[in-house]
Amino acid sequence: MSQDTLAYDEALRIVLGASAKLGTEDCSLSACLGRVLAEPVISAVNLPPFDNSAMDGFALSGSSIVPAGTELAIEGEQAAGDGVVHAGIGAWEIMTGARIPDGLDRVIPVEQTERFAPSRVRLLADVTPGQNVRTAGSDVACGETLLDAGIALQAQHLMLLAALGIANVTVTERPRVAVICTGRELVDDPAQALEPGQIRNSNGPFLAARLPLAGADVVHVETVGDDTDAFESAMRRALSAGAKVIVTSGAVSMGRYDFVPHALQRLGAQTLFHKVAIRPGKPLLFARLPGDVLLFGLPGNPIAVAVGLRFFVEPALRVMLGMPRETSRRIALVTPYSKKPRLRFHLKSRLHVDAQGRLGVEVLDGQESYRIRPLAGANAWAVVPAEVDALPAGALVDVYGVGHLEFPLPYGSAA
Ligand SMILES: Nc1nc2c(c(=O)[nH]1)N[C@H]1C(S)=C(S)[C@@H](COP(=O)(O)OP(=O)(O)OC[C@H]3O[C@@H](n4cnc5c(N)ncnc54)[C@H](O)[C@@H]3O)O[C@H]1N2
Ligand code: MOO
Repeated sequence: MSQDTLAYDEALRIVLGASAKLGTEDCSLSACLGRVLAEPVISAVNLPPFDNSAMDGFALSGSSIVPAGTELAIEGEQAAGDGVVHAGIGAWEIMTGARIPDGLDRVIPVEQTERFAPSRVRLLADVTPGQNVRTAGSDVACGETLLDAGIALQAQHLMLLAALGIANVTVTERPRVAVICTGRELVDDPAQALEPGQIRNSNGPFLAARLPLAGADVVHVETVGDDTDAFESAMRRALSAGAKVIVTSGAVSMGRYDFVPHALQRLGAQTLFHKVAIRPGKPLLFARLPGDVLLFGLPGNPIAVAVGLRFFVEPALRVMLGMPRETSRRIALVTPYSKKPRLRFHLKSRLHVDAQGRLGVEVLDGQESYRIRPLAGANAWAVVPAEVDALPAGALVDVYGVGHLEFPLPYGSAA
Protein backbone atom coordinates (compact mmCIF):
# COMPACT_ATOMS: atom_id res chain seq x y z
CA MET A 1 0.00 0.00 0.00
CA SER A 2 1.50 3.34 -0.96
CA GLN A 3 2.11 5.76 1.87
CA ASP A 4 -0.46 8.26 0.64
CA THR A 5 -3.29 5.67 0.73
CA LEU A 6 -5.22 6.22 3.94
CA ALA A 7 -6.96 3.63 6.07
CA TYR A 8 -10.74 4.08 5.93
CA ASP A 9 -11.05 5.05 9.61
CA GLU A 10 -8.46 7.79 9.20
CA ALA A 11 -10.13 9.07 6.02
CA LEU A 12 -13.53 9.06 7.74
CA ARG A 13 -12.06 10.95 10.68
CA ILE A 14 -10.92 13.67 8.28
CA VAL A 15 -14.33 13.80 6.58
CA LEU A 16 -16.17 14.05 9.89
CA GLY A 17 -13.74 16.69 11.15
CA ALA A 18 -14.32 18.83 8.06
CA SER A 19 -18.11 18.60 8.35
CA ALA A 20 -20.09 20.96 10.53
CA LYS A 21 -23.65 20.92 11.80
CA LEU A 22 -25.93 23.21 9.79
CA GLY A 23 -28.36 25.79 11.15
CA THR A 24 -31.97 25.17 11.99
CA GLU A 25 -35.27 26.30 10.53
CA ASP A 26 -38.98 25.99 11.26
CA CYS A 27 -40.79 23.49 9.11
CA SER A 28 -44.53 22.95 8.78
CA LEU A 29 -45.94 19.50 9.41
CA SER A 30 -46.94 19.10 5.77
CA ALA A 31 -43.35 19.68 4.62
CA CYS A 32 -41.33 17.92 7.30
CA LEU A 33 -41.41 14.28 6.15
CA GLY A 34 -37.79 13.07 6.06
CA ARG A 35 -36.45 16.17 7.81
CA VAL A 36 -34.22 15.78 10.87
CA LEU A 37 -35.45 17.20 14.18
CA ALA A 38 -33.08 19.80 15.61
CA GLU A 39 -34.86 19.90 18.97
CA PRO A 40 -36.72 17.25 20.94
CA VAL A 41 -40.50 17.32 20.82
CA ILE A 42 -42.05 17.67 24.27
CA SER A 43 -45.78 17.31 24.57
CA ALA A 44 -47.66 20.30 25.92
CA VAL A 45 -50.93 18.36 26.05
CA ASN A 46 -52.40 15.02 27.06
CA LEU A 47 -53.32 12.34 24.56
CA PRO A 48 -56.14 11.43 24.56
CA PRO A 49 -57.07 14.97 25.57
CA PHE A 50 -60.10 13.74 27.61
CA ASP A 51 -61.47 10.45 28.98
CA ASN A 52 -63.40 8.83 26.14
CA SER A 53 -65.13 5.60 25.23
CA ALA A 54 -63.37 2.70 23.48
CA MET A 55 -66.73 1.17 22.50
CA ASP A 56 -70.18 1.96 21.24
CA GLY A 57 -72.33 1.17 24.28
CA PHE A 58 -73.53 2.67 27.53
CA ALA A 59 -71.53 4.74 30.01
CA LEU A 60 -72.39 4.34 33.66
CA SER A 61 -70.87 4.51 37.12
CA GLY A 62 -70.82 2.64 40.41
CA SER A 63 -68.73 2.28 43.53
CA SER A 64 -67.41 -1.17 42.49
CA ILE A 65 -68.60 -3.80 39.99
CA VAL A 66 -72.05 -3.11 38.55
CA PRO A 67 -73.48 -6.63 38.19
CA ALA A 68 -75.19 -8.21 35.21
CA GLY A 69 -78.93 -7.84 35.44
CA THR A 70 -78.82 -4.23 36.65
CA GLU A 71 -81.46 -2.07 34.96
CA LEU A 72 -80.81 1.62 34.34
CA ALA A 73 -82.61 4.62 32.90
CA ILE A 74 -81.03 6.04 29.71
CA GLU A 75 -80.39 9.69 30.52
CA GLY A 76 -78.98 10.88 27.22
CA GLU A 77 -76.72 10.29 24.26
CA GLN A 78 -73.07 11.26 23.81
CA ALA A 79 -71.43 11.05 20.36
CA ALA A 80 -67.85 11.76 19.30
CA GLY A 81 -67.46 15.52 19.17
CA ASP A 82 -70.05 16.26 21.91
CA GLY A 83 -68.80 18.47 24.73
CA VAL A 84 -69.00 18.44 28.52
CA VAL A 85 -72.18 16.94 30.03
CA HIS A 86 -72.92 16.12 33.66
CA ALA A 87 -74.46 12.73 34.26
CA GLY A 88 -76.81 11.58 37.01
CA ILE A 89 -77.23 8.03 38.27
CA GLY A 90 -78.44 6.41 35.03
CA ALA A 91 -76.70 5.29 31.85
CA TRP A 92 -75.70 7.35 28.80
CA GLU A 93 -75.74 5.87 25.35
CA ILE A 94 -72.22 6.56 24.09
CA MET A 95 -70.25 6.19 20.84
CA THR A 96 -66.59 5.22 20.34
CA GLY A 97 -64.36 8.27 20.87
CA ALA A 98 -67.09 10.28 22.65
CA ARG A 99 -66.18 12.18 25.80
CA ILE A 100 -67.29 10.29 28.95
CA PRO A 101 -70.01 12.35 30.67
CA ASP A 102 -68.76 13.83 33.96
CA GLY A 103 -69.63 11.54 36.86
CA LEU A 104 -69.42 8.28 34.83
CA ASP A 105 -66.42 5.94 34.89
CA ARG A 106 -67.05 2.83 32.73
CA VAL A 107 -68.60 1.68 29.46
CA ILE A 108 -70.42 -1.56 28.61
CA PRO A 109 -70.47 -2.49 24.89
CA VAL A 110 -73.91 -2.30 23.31
CA GLU A 111 -73.87 -6.05 22.47
CA GLN A 112 -73.72 -6.82 26.23
CA THR A 113 -76.93 -4.88 26.86
CA GLU A 114 -80.61 -5.16 26.16
CA ARG A 115 -82.92 -2.21 25.65
CA PHE A 116 -86.21 -3.28 27.10
CA ALA A 117 -88.12 0.01 26.98
CA PRO A 118 -87.55 3.18 24.92
CA SER A 119 -85.34 4.67 27.62
CA ARG A 120 -84.27 1.75 29.80
CA VAL A 121 -81.35 -0.66 29.46
CA ARG A 122 -80.49 -3.98 31.15
CA LEU A 123 -76.86 -5.05 31.59
CA LEU A 124 -76.05 -8.59 30.38
CA ALA A 125 -72.53 -8.62 31.88
CA ASP A 126 -70.72 -7.25 34.93
CA VAL A 127 -69.09 -3.84 34.40
CA THR A 128 -65.88 -2.92 36.25
CA PRO A 129 -64.57 0.57 37.06
CA GLY A 130 -62.60 2.05 34.16
CA GLN A 131 -63.77 -0.65 31.72
CA ASN A 132 -63.55 0.54 28.07
CA VAL A 133 -62.49 4.04 29.12
CA ARG A 134 -59.43 5.53 27.36
CA THR A 135 -58.20 7.92 30.00
CA ALA A 136 -56.79 11.38 29.32
CA GLY A 137 -52.98 11.25 29.00
CA SER A 138 -52.81 7.42 28.89
CA ASP A 139 -51.08 7.51 25.48
CA VAL A 140 -49.03 10.68 25.93
CA ALA A 141 -48.77 12.60 29.19
CA CYS A 142 -48.31 16.37 29.09
CA GLY A 143 -44.59 17.20 29.57
CA GLU A 144 -43.28 13.90 28.15
CA THR A 145 -40.37 13.95 25.68
CA LEU A 146 -41.69 12.12 22.64
CA LEU A 147 -39.15 12.50 19.85
CA ASP A 148 -35.43 13.08 20.25
CA ALA A 149 -33.36 15.60 18.33
CA GLY A 150 -31.50 13.92 15.48
CA ILE A 151 -34.26 11.63 14.25
CA ALA A 152 -35.48 11.76 10.66
CA LEU A 153 -39.24 12.27 10.67
CA GLN A 154 -41.34 9.46 9.26
CA ALA A 155 -45.10 9.23 8.67
CA GLN A 156 -45.73 7.71 12.10
CA HIS A 157 -43.99 10.69 13.72
CA LEU A 158 -46.23 13.02 11.71
CA MET A 159 -49.26 11.12 13.05
CA LEU A 160 -48.07 11.84 16.59
CA LEU A 161 -47.25 15.50 15.88
CA ALA A 162 -50.64 16.01 14.21
CA ALA A 163 -52.44 14.39 17.15
CA LEU A 164 -50.62 16.76 19.52
CA GLY A 165 -51.60 19.78 17.42
CA ILE A 166 -47.98 20.65 16.63
CA ALA A 167 -48.03 22.68 13.42
CA ASN A 168 -44.30 23.39 13.09
CA VAL A 169 -41.12 21.69 14.20
CA THR A 170 -37.54 22.89 14.35
CA VAL A 171 -35.43 20.92 11.90
CA THR A 172 -31.84 21.07 10.74
CA GLU A 173 -31.33 22.71 7.35
CA ARG A 174 -30.85 20.24 4.55
CA PRO A 175 -27.31 20.09 3.21
CA ARG A 176 -27.26 21.66 -0.26
CA VAL A 177 -25.51 19.27 -2.60
CA ALA A 178 -24.45 19.52 -6.25
CA VAL A 179 -23.64 16.59 -8.53
CA ILE A 180 -21.19 16.86 -11.41
CA CYS A 181 -20.52 13.83 -13.62
CA THR A 182 -17.44 13.89 -15.80
CA GLY A 183 -16.65 11.90 -18.92
CA ARG A 184 -16.83 12.59 -22.64
CA GLU A 185 -18.25 9.08 -23.11
CA LEU A 186 -21.41 9.97 -21.17
CA VAL A 187 -24.82 10.50 -22.75
CA ASP A 188 -27.58 11.98 -20.57
CA ASP A 189 -30.52 11.86 -22.98
CA PRO A 190 -32.06 8.36 -23.05
CA ALA A 191 -33.57 9.17 -26.47
CA GLN A 192 -30.13 9.81 -27.98
CA ALA A 193 -28.59 6.84 -29.83
CA LEU A 194 -25.14 5.86 -28.57
CA GLU A 195 -22.14 6.38 -30.82
CA PRO A 196 -19.39 3.75 -30.61
CA GLY A 197 -17.51 4.23 -27.32
CA GLN A 198 -20.33 6.12 -25.63
CA ILE A 199 -22.28 4.91 -22.57
CA ARG A 200 -25.28 6.26 -20.73
CA ASN A 201 -24.78 8.32 -17.59
CA SER A 202 -26.04 6.14 -14.75
CA ASN A 203 -24.11 7.72 -11.89
CA GLY A 204 -25.87 11.08 -12.28
CA PRO A 205 -29.43 9.73 -11.94
CA PHE A 206 -28.28 7.45 -9.11
CA LEU A 207 -26.73 10.29 -7.10
CA ALA A 208 -29.64 12.64 -7.81
CA ALA A 209 -32.05 9.96 -6.54
CA ARG A 210 -30.09 8.77 -3.50
CA LEU A 211 -29.02 12.12 -2.09
CA PRO A 212 -32.53 13.32 -1.16
CA LEU A 213 -33.12 9.91 0.50
CA ALA A 214 -30.04 10.69 2.60
CA GLY A 215 -31.45 14.05 3.71
CA ALA A 216 -29.79 16.32 1.13
CA ASP A 217 -31.24 19.05 -1.06
CA VAL A 218 -29.88 18.54 -4.58
CA VAL A 219 -29.36 22.06 -5.93
CA HIS A 220 -27.49 21.41 -9.17
CA VAL A 221 -26.84 18.42 -11.46
CA GLU A 222 -24.60 18.65 -14.50
CA THR A 223 -22.56 16.47 -16.85
CA VAL A 224 -19.32 17.67 -18.40
CA GLY A 225 -16.74 16.18 -20.77
CA ASP A 226 -13.11 15.52 -19.87
CA ASP A 227 -12.29 19.17 -19.99
CA THR A 228 -10.85 21.20 -17.12
CA ASP A 229 -12.44 24.47 -18.26
CA ALA A 230 -15.91 22.91 -18.58
CA PHE A 231 -15.46 21.27 -15.17
CA GLU A 232 -14.42 24.56 -13.58
CA SER A 233 -17.46 26.32 -15.06
CA ALA A 234 -19.71 23.54 -13.75
CA MET A 235 -18.11 23.90 -10.31
CA ARG A 236 -18.81 27.65 -10.35
CA ARG A 237 -22.44 27.01 -11.29
CA ALA A 238 -22.69 24.51 -8.43
CA LEU A 239 -21.28 27.08 -6.01
CA SER A 240 -23.63 29.80 -7.25
CA ALA A 241 -26.55 27.40 -6.70
CA GLY A 242 -25.50 27.47 -3.03
CA ALA A 243 -23.93 24.00 -2.83
CA LYS A 244 -22.18 23.26 0.46
CA VAL A 245 -21.18 19.83 -0.78
CA ILE A 246 -20.16 18.93 -4.33
CA VAL A 247 -20.11 15.30 -5.38
CA THR A 248 -18.28 14.54 -8.62
CA SER A 249 -18.00 11.25 -10.47
CA GLY A 250 -14.98 10.22 -12.51
CA ALA A 251 -11.61 11.62 -13.49
CA VAL A 252 -9.82 11.08 -10.18
CA SER A 253 -7.64 8.08 -11.06
CA MET A 254 -4.35 7.76 -12.91
CA GLY A 255 -5.36 8.30 -16.55
CA ARG A 256 -4.43 11.07 -18.95
CA TYR A 257 -7.94 12.58 -18.63
CA ASP A 258 -8.17 12.38 -14.85
CA PHE A 259 -8.15 16.13 -14.46
CA VAL A 260 -10.20 16.65 -11.27
CA PRO A 261 -7.18 16.96 -8.91
CA HIS A 262 -5.59 19.59 -11.15
CA ALA A 263 -8.86 21.51 -11.65
CA LEU A 264 -9.37 21.59 -7.89
CA GLN A 265 -5.95 23.19 -7.40
CA ARG A 266 -6.97 25.90 -9.86
CA LEU A 267 -10.14 26.48 -7.85
CA GLY A 268 -8.09 27.02 -4.68
CA ALA A 269 -9.18 23.76 -3.08
CA GLN A 270 -7.25 22.07 -0.32
CA THR A 271 -7.03 18.35 -0.98
CA LEU A 272 -7.47 16.57 2.36
CA PHE A 273 -6.85 13.09 0.97
CA HIS A 274 -6.71 11.23 -2.30
CA LYS A 275 -6.85 7.40 -2.24
CA VAL A 276 -8.24 5.28 0.55
CA ALA A 277 -7.52 1.60 1.28
CA ILE A 278 -10.97 0.45 0.24
CA ARG A 279 -12.57 -1.49 -2.55
CA PRO A 280 -14.27 -0.34 -4.59
CA GLY A 281 -13.51 3.36 -4.76
CA LYS A 282 -9.84 3.48 -3.85
CA PRO A 283 -8.97 6.66 -5.84
CA LEU A 284 -11.56 8.70 -3.87
CA LEU A 285 -10.56 12.31 -3.36
CA PHE A 286 -11.73 14.63 -0.61
CA ALA A 287 -11.09 18.37 -0.71
CA ARG A 288 -12.25 21.61 0.88
CA LEU A 289 -13.00 24.57 -1.34
CA PRO A 290 -12.88 28.19 -0.23
CA GLY A 291 -16.03 28.90 1.79
CA ASP A 292 -15.80 25.51 3.51
CA VAL A 293 -17.52 23.74 0.65
CA LEU A 294 -16.72 20.04 0.75
CA LEU A 295 -15.85 18.18 -2.42
CA PHE A 296 -16.09 14.42 -2.74
CA GLY A 297 -14.38 13.30 -5.94
CA LEU A 298 -15.84 9.82 -6.39
CA PRO A 299 -14.14 7.41 -8.77
CA GLY A 300 -16.30 6.92 -11.87
CA ASN A 301 -17.02 3.20 -11.70
CA PRO A 302 -20.69 3.02 -10.65
CA ILE A 303 -20.18 0.89 -7.54
CA ALA A 304 -17.27 3.10 -6.49
CA VAL A 305 -19.77 5.98 -6.68
CA ALA A 306 -22.33 4.07 -4.58
CA VAL A 307 -19.70 3.20 -1.97
CA GLY A 308 -18.26 6.72 -1.92
CA LEU A 309 -21.73 8.14 -1.37
CA ARG A 310 -22.68 5.61 1.31
CA PHE A 311 -19.45 5.50 3.33
CA PHE A 312 -18.03 9.03 2.91
CA VAL A 313 -20.73 11.48 1.80
CA GLU A 314 -23.53 10.09 3.99
CA PRO A 315 -21.46 10.18 7.21
CA ALA A 316 -20.69 13.84 6.41
CA LEU A 317 -24.39 14.53 5.81
CA ARG A 318 -25.18 13.00 9.21
CA VAL A 319 -22.83 15.47 10.90
CA MET A 320 -24.40 18.36 8.97
CA LEU A 321 -27.88 17.13 9.92
CA GLY A 322 -26.96 16.83 13.62
CA MET A 323 -27.36 13.06 13.66
CA PRO A 324 -25.25 10.72 15.79
CA ARG A 325 -22.59 8.60 14.15
CA GLU A 326 -23.98 5.51 12.49
CA THR A 327 -23.24 2.06 13.86
CA SER A 328 -23.43 -1.21 11.94
CA ARG A 329 -25.44 -4.32 12.76
CA ARG A 330 -23.38 -7.49 13.19
CA ILE A 331 -25.02 -10.21 11.12
CA ALA A 332 -23.88 -13.75 10.23
CA LEU A 333 -22.61 -14.55 6.74
CA VAL A 334 -24.67 -17.30 5.07
CA THR A 335 -21.69 -18.55 3.00
CA PRO A 336 -17.90 -18.27 3.48
CA TYR A 337 -16.25 -15.16 2.07
CA SER A 338 -12.63 -14.45 1.23
CA LYS A 339 -10.85 -11.42 -0.16
CA LYS A 340 -7.45 -9.82 -0.54
CA PRO A 341 -6.07 -8.39 2.69
CA ARG A 342 -5.06 -4.71 3.09
CA LEU A 343 -8.24 -3.22 1.60
CA ARG A 344 -11.55 -2.74 3.40
CA PHE A 345 -14.26 -4.23 1.17
CA HIS A 346 -17.79 -2.85 0.78
CA LEU A 347 -19.94 -5.61 -0.62
CA LYS A 348 -23.26 -5.59 -2.43
CA SER A 349 -25.29 -7.86 -0.15
CA ARG A 350 -28.70 -9.26 0.64
CA LEU A 351 -30.24 -9.90 4.01
CA HIS A 352 -32.28 -13.10 4.29
CA VAL A 353 -34.42 -14.68 6.95
CA ASP A 354 -34.33 -18.50 6.70
CA ALA A 355 -37.18 -20.93 7.45
CA GLN A 356 -36.05 -21.12 11.09
CA GLY A 357 -36.29 -17.34 11.38
CA ARG A 358 -32.52 -16.81 11.40
CA LEU A 359 -31.25 -13.63 9.86
CA GLY A 360 -28.18 -13.86 7.62
CA VAL A 361 -26.34 -11.81 5.05
CA GLU A 362 -25.38 -13.07 1.61
CA VAL A 363 -22.54 -11.45 -0.30
CA LEU A 364 -23.86 -11.23 -3.86
CA ASP A 365 -22.02 -12.53 -6.91
CA GLY A 366 -20.54 -9.89 -9.20
CA GLN A 367 -18.69 -7.54 -6.85
CA GLU A 368 -16.68 -5.81 -9.58
CA SER A 369 -17.23 -2.08 -9.54
CA TYR A 370 -18.62 -1.88 -13.07
CA ARG A 371 -21.42 -4.39 -12.31
CA ILE A 372 -24.56 -2.49 -11.47
CA ARG A 373 -27.10 -5.31 -11.80
CA PRO A 374 -26.23 -6.93 -8.44
CA LEU A 375 -26.70 -3.54 -6.74
CA ALA A 376 -30.29 -3.51 -7.99
CA GLY A 377 -30.84 -6.79 -6.09
CA ALA A 378 -28.99 -5.71 -2.96
CA ASN A 379 -30.74 -4.55 0.20
CA ALA A 380 -27.66 -3.93 2.36
CA TRP A 381 -23.91 -3.39 2.39
CA ALA A 382 -21.63 -5.86 4.15
CA VAL A 383 -18.25 -4.49 5.18
CA VAL A 384 -15.16 -6.63 5.71
CA PRO A 385 -12.20 -4.87 7.34
CA ALA A 386 -8.82 -4.47 5.67
CA GLU A 387 -6.96 -6.94 7.90
CA VAL A 388 -9.39 -9.83 7.31
CA ASP A 389 -8.83 -12.22 4.39
CA ALA A 390 -11.16 -15.17 4.97
CA LEU A 391 -14.38 -15.60 6.91
CA PRO A 392 -16.32 -18.85 7.43
CA ALA A 393 -20.09 -19.12 7.08
CA GLY A 394 -21.64 -17.90 10.32
CA ALA A 395 -18.95 -15.26 10.94
CA LEU A 396 -20.42 -11.92 11.96
CA VAL A 397 -19.85 -9.01 9.61
CA ASP A 398 -20.77 -5.33 9.79
CA VAL A 399 -23.92 -4.65 7.81
CA TYR A 400 -25.28 -1.26 6.79
CA GLY A 401 -28.53 -0.27 5.09
CA VAL A 402 -28.59 0.82 1.46
CA GLY A 403 -28.83 4.37 2.79
CA HIS A 404 -28.13 5.74 6.26
CA LEU A 405 -31.84 6.45 6.77
CA GLU A 406 -32.96 3.12 5.36
CA PHE A 407 -32.62 -0.15 7.19
CA PRO A 408 -35.37 -2.54 8.19
CA LEU A 409 -33.71 -3.53 11.48
CA PRO A 410 -33.01 -1.29 14.47
CA TYR A 411 -29.38 -0.46 15.11
CA GLY A 412 -27.66 -2.33 17.90
CA SER A 413 -25.66 -0.56 20.56
CA ALA A 414 -22.17 0.59 19.65
CA ALA A 415 -20.71 -1.84 22.22
N1 LIG B 1 -3.78 2.56 -13.98
C1 LIG B 1 -4.81 2.59 -13.15
N2 LIG B 1 -6.04 2.59 -13.63
C2 LIG B 1 -7.07 2.61 -12.81
C3 LIG B 1 -6.86 2.61 -11.41
C4 LIG B 1 -5.55 2.64 -10.92
O1 LIG B 1 -5.31 2.66 -9.71
N3 LIG B 1 -4.57 2.64 -11.83
N4 LIG B 1 -7.94 2.62 -10.59
C5 LIG B 1 -9.14 2.02 -11.12
C6 LIG B 1 -10.23 2.27 -10.21
S1 LIG B 1 -10.18 1.44 -8.77
C7 LIG B 1 -11.27 3.06 -10.55
S2 LIG B 1 -12.66 3.13 -9.55
C8 LIG B 1 -11.30 3.85 -11.76
C9 LIG B 1 -11.62 5.29 -11.38
O2 LIG B 1 -11.42 6.07 -12.44
P1 LIG B 1 -11.87 7.56 -12.55
O3 LIG B 1 -12.41 8.11 -11.30
O4 LIG B 1 -10.78 8.30 -13.16
O5 LIG B 1 -13.16 7.44 -13.44
P2 LIG B 1 -13.26 7.36 -15.02
O6 LIG B 1 -12.02 6.83 -15.59
O7 LIG B 1 -13.78 8.64 -15.47
O8 LIG B 1 -14.41 6.26 -15.11
C10 LIG B 1 -14.23 4.96 -14.65
C11 LIG B 1 -15.31 4.08 -15.26
O9 LIG B 1 -16.57 4.49 -14.86
C12 LIG B 1 -17.38 4.80 -15.98
N5 LIG B 1 -18.21 5.97 -15.64
C13 LIG B 1 -17.70 7.19 -15.36
N6 LIG B 1 -18.71 8.04 -15.12
C14 LIG B 1 -19.85 7.35 -15.28
C15 LIG B 1 -21.21 7.68 -15.18
N7 LIG B 1 -21.59 8.95 -14.84
N8 LIG B 1 -22.15 6.74 -15.40
C16 LIG B 1 -21.75 5.47 -15.73
N9 LIG B 1 -20.45 5.10 -15.82
C17 LIG B 1 -19.53 6.02 -15.62
C18 LIG B 1 -16.40 5.15 -17.07
O10 LIG B 1 -16.94 5.04 -18.34
C19 LIG B 1 -15.31 4.13 -16.77
O11 LIG B 1 -15.66 2.87 -17.28
O12 LIG B 1 -10.07 3.81 -12.41
C20 LIG B 1 -9.50 2.51 -12.51
N10 LIG B 1 -8.34 2.61 -13.32
O1 MOO C 1 -11.78 0.21 -6.84
MO1 MOO C 1 -12.39 1.04 -8.33
O2 MOO C 1 -13.16 2.11 -7.29
O3 MOO C 1 -13.50 -0.14 -8.09
O4 MOO C 1 -12.66 0.09 -9.82
